[in-house]
Amino acid sequence: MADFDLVQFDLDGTLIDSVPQLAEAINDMLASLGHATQTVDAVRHWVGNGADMLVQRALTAARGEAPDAELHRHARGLFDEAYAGHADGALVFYPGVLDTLERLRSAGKRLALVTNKPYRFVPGILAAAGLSSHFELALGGDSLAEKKPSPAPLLHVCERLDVSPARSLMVGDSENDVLAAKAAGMAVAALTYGYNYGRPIADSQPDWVLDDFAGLAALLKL
Ligand SMILES: O=C(O)COP(=O)(O)O
Ligand SMILES: [Mg+2]
Repeated sequence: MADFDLVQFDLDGTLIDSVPQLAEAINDMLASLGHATQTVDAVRHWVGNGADMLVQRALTAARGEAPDAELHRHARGLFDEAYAGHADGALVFYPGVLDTLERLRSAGKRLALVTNKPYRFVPGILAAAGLSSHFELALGGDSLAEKKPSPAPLLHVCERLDVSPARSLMVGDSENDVLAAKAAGMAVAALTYGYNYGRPIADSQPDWVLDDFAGLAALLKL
């Protein structure tokens, strides 16, 4: 079992179950456009590629066809406005997340966050979650030119924190996390409880498949 100095975490579907808030914002957006609202389960399968793609998938489902660029831009503005009001409401952590993050910190592991969520929402969510000081660096899906599944954000974190990819572990819930980690030359542990378009994350062949977050402690020999 490898040893790691740095652990990079995904946010949605890995640390917090953010789909209820995302679904509220999507449904606010759809309602203001006069469209029928969508179920939380439907929204769960659309999360993973950032807000632009989430809005695109929701509009396409609600309208039966893809939106043009202008409608998409307008809808994205409505979504952002709505999500700003919902993002840090009633956050639900997955079991074991807070304890395990504390154990990692006490053991001297360095922690970072790489989400595809737009960065403007990240500091508020981390503050509401009490996690603001846990991560040395947090990147959103629009922090760099490329988001996961590109390895760019993961490599950027390694470079900024001066830790090699070989000494870094990625922890996520989606094939985007697994693909980004593999392309970055990093090992990856994937949680089965998150969002992966409704498909088993094991299909993406992460190095480890974990059913619960506390399993990370054993993996990291804590
Ligand atoms: O915003 C998304 O689509 C997914 O966010 P995540 O990268 O934290 O899972
Ligand atoms: Mg995720």
